[in-house]
Amino acid sequence: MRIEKIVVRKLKMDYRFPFETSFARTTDREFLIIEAYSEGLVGYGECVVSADPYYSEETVGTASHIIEEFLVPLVFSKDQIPHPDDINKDFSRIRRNNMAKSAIEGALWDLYAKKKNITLTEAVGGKKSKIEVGVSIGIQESLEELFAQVQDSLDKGFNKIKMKIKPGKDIEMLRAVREKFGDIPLMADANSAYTLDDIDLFKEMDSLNLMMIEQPLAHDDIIKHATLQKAITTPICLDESIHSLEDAQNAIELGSCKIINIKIGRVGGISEAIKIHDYCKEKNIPVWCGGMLESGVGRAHNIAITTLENFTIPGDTAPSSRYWHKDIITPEVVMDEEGYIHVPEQAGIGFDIDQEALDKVTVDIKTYTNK
Ligand SMILES: O=C(O)CCC(=O)c1ccccc1C(=O)O
Ligand SMILES: [Mg+2]
Repeated sequence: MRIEKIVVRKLKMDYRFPFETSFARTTDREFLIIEAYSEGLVGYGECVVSADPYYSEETVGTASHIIEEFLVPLVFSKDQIPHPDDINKDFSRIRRNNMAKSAIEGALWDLYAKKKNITLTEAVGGKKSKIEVGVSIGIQESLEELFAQVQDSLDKGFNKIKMKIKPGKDIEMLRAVREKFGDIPLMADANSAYTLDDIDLFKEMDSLNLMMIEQPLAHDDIIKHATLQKAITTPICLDESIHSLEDAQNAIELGSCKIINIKIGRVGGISEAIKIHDYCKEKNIPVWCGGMLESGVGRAHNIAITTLENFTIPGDTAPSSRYWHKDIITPEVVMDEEGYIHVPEQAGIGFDIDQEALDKVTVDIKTYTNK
């Protein structure tokens, strides 16, 4: 395919509820939506950055810069892009900036699937017709609010409950939830809020029978996670530390984790996500799809990769209504009472863009034309 035009939209959308992690509390999200045009078709990608560099070093500003100055010119320099994997190779010359790369690559994956008139699920080689869904619950002010959130999530049918934790709001809250709700599929996500000095706390958590603990130590560490994993029985799942297949290989070789959270944006796109999935499958390391509080566009990409067979643990791919008053796709992503999302059957990402809803939340548009 030859890309004729790329449109970069900056969006601002309010969450239905504030979302608190160990690194920030957010009430809205600024991010980018990419449109890639070729022969009358449009492919959509989402750049899962935030306004601030707290989860990763990338922001709306850095991603816009990298896209405008480097990625768009690179895409336009290609007369033909036979497959999205090819652009992944071309982008590898540019170091890091994975969320920026992934946004463009994702739009090309959608376009590629639409050109072949197949679903994105088929394009990535996925087989499932429905995927199991979990929920990520932010840090709550009180136990009562936390209990209410957990109860509501169980009532809705979510198949995994992930609780965000931070120092001072961790073991007691986890224990209280375990005692009140019994044997539910429960895990914790620390977003790098701890160090090896907290090793006794994690040993104590072993008694809670958590499915896993996500990213307990530094965002750029895999060595100390190996030390911690040797000292505890609860599986460690890495999120922030994994940016590539090579990171996944190193972490698994070192014994730094027993599970990996794959986020398309964090690893630089769907092509890299598939490579990590395949390697983990070979090594018997289960994976699941993480979330970045995406709009429907990013959510649709997440649904597609979750259909790959080694995504055996429910992902953070909750339905649109968990996050938004009104999503930018139609229909919105919905979940059934058993906590499954049914994989769409329409070509590409499988959802239409709700143009009116998209325009309403667009705060800036830049158009690049391939001359
Ligand atoms: O519901 C979601 O999209 C997942 C929410 C979540 O846990 C998260 C949201 C923003 C940044 C990092 C994380 C994380 O997985 O660590
Ligand atoms: Mg996480």
